Amino acid sequence: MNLIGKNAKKAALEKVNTKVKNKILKRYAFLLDKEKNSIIAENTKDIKFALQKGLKKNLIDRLAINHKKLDNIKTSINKIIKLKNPIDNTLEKWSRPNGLKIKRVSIPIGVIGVIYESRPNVTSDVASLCFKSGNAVILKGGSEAINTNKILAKLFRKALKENKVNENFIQFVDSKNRKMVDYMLSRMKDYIHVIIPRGGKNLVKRVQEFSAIPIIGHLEGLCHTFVDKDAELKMAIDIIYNAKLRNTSICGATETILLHEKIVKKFCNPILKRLEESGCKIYGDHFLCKHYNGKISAAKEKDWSTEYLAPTVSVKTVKNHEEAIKHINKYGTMHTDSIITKNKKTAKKFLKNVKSSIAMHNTSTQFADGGEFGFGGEVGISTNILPPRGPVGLGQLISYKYEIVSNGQTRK
Ligand SMILES: NC(=O)C1=CN([C@@H]2O[C@H](COP(=O)(O)OP(=O)(O)OC[C@H]3O[C@@H](n4cnc5c(N)ncnc54)[C@H](OP(=O)(O)O)[C@@H]3O)[C@@H](O)[C@H]2O)C=CC1
Ligand SMILES: N[C@@H](CCC(=O)OP(=O)(O)O)C(=O)O
Repeated sequence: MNLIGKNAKKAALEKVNTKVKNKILKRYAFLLDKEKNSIIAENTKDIKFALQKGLKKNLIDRLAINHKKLDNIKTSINKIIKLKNPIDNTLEKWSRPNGLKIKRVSIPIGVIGVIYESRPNVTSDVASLCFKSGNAVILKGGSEAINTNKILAKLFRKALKENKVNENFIQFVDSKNRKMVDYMLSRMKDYIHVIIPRGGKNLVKRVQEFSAIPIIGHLEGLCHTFVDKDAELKMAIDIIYNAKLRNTSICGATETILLHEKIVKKFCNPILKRLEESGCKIYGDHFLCKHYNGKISAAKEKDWSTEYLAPTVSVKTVKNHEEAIKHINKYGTMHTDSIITKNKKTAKKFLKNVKSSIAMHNTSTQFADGGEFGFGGEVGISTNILPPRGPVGLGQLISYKYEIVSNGQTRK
């Protein structure tokens, strides 16, 4: 691990111009295509092992690589190629009355360590984004995806080597041992400038206990959709269906629906029926249990803080939008929360007062995604209070410095 750290630190000092970076990314996309059968063969090994281990279907889907997913990976790389270089840009500039000329200029962060779940496209997305933003990356993917991740990282390194650029811009921790994570967090602060943990409660706890390195948390998504008294019913039905069931295993899926008490009687049946008919299990408070005439179980306190990542939803009645905001700020994870209402004033209050990294009006929480934001791809969704927040793409993987030019000015 120390050697990986030293190698990454050395690579991060090297400057690669944008043209060469794009050439390498293009070559990487080419190699992914050329080696698609080998990638799929490695992925088959991972899937076989995951099936033996009894991994759930949605997690197997997340792990699986096929031709379509490889095409999506290449599309994402091509989008990243087209994005503007985020480094060495003047972010702000001004002059002081004493003649000092001050510029704020974007720079790479340095070495980024990313710990993430068993979704192989994260390996290629994160590697491409970190490299284009001038950072070296140490990748620690989920253990179930180890063979797929290994080949995806190896091909990136090949593209770097062929172009005579330090291969250690991209390094992969080839181990399933969780002690490697502890070591990264607690012993590698001399090499790693920031850790991005992308995962659930287990990882959060570990990171909070162990990390000696600053973190950009990409942690669990306990997302809410609040249906206000001034919502339009048809819009509410469609948005909630999408927010809950489009893809239930992603961090941007809605886990709790909040309903304004004035519309519960009229809205709860059409909204929840659509979910129930599509196989969604519903937990509701006593008010909903009374008014919903479909299948519903009584929600317990723990349901308000459960990220189901499955076709299951908790539903709560709230007195007004203030109570909805309070609930979200208590149980949410500063990921993504949405309000459905025609009332612009209420919407504005919601957008300003929820602590969420992404606050939404009249749309689905499933839009929490770097690609959907136009970032080409994403490392994930930052749930940090400090920036970057929300989708982390090229423009967020940077730091900055001030460059000051003077003509011999001294301070009085
Ligand atoms: N905000 C965001 O951008 C995203 C958040 N997520 C969140 O991730 C979760 C789902 O992913 P899931 O597979 O459960 O993620 P996990 O948290 O189980 O795993 C993610 C990574 O962390 C490692 N890890 C987990 N626990 C520990 C530990 N105690 N010690 C050392 N390493 C550990 C895993 O290693 P190992 O392989 O050994 O398990 C894996 O590499 C959900 O909560 C979801 O919301 C998912 C994607 C994006
Ligand atoms: N932001 C991405 C998904 C990120 C995510 O949650 O991934 P995962 O937990 O691995 O299914 C999207 O909306 O497609």
